[in-house]
Amino acid sequence: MGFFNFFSKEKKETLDKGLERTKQGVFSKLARAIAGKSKIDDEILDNLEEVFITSDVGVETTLKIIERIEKRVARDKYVNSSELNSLLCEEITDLLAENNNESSLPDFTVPADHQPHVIMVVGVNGVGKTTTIGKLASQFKKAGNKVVLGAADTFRAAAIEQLDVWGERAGVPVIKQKLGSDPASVAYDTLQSAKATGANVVIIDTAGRLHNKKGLMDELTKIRNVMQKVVPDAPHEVLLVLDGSTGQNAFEQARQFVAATSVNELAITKLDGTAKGGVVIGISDQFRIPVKYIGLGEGIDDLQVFHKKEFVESLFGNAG
Ligand SMILES: Nc1nc2c(ncn2[C@@H]2O[C@H](COP(=O)(O)OP(=O)(O)OP(=O)(O)O)[C@@H](O)[C@H]2O)c(=O)[nH]1
Repeated sequence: MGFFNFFSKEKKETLDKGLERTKQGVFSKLARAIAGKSKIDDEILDNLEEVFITSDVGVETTLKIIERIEKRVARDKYVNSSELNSLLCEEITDLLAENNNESSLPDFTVPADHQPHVIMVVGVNGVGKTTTIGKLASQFKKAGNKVVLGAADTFRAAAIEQLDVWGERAGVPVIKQKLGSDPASVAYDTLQSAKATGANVVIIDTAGRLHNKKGLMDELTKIRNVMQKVVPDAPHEVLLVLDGSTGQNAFEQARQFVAATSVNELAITKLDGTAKGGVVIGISDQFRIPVKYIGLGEGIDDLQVFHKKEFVESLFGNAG
């Protein structure tokens, strides 16, 4: 955790509450798998493997975790369950650290030389994209930034309306055009508006149609190219939003978007309503893309910057 990213008691409570179902539903299996065991043997390793695979961590990542444990602890060595729990905590945190270098900037701040800092948000409909943009807008604003949103999902009227509602809620302007207009043109207008008004954070919503990969790729490429006419190094972040409650489906969506555009960070939403929170570990590891945000509820403050250590500790009941 960066020096400035003090993890407050409130944030910890939101995290613990949001991850409760994952913890109860699935990670409690872990407690059962290791309860009463006193050494690392084949049986316990098989049990652990099953627990992680059924927790939506994914097969490949599960095997990596098991391998790490095997390397750390000599076979048949005496280990009590709390030691094993701490070991898992450490190894999973280390695994996440391979892809999640946390920023040294305080949460919801952006580099001062990005004028403005541009975040392009991608993801299929229904995953919580608009909600995530609204939450981001609110928290960036609260952190002292001047924010503007761009409604470049011009394909559906509801998308523009919803973004408007969230813009109002967050108290930030939304740049939009009429339904069916060119998304790249909306993105261009949004960046121009940010420059004219001195906004330093721009968040662009995009359409999430996956039925046609080439169409999606072309649209996102066009938006990028047009934005670069206003801000040459835009977008600074391409944030893919995934619905954590869809488990393995989220892996598939990530695969498709990564093939269509250069995604450089992930937001995993709806972790509060699901026992499938293990996807955060698996997706981060499989795609080697950092998880930047996690969604823990429908409220405007229920989005957190992902801090790996706190996340793992919350899942394993502070055993680290
Ligand atoms: N429980 C919970 N619900 C969430 C979270 N994020 C989003 N939602 C809900 O998920 C639903 C879909 O969210 P939207 O933001 O409308 O999804 P979208 O991807 O923008 O979808 P479209 O607007 O249809 O493109 C809404 O009912 C949100 O309240 C979360 O972290 N937790």
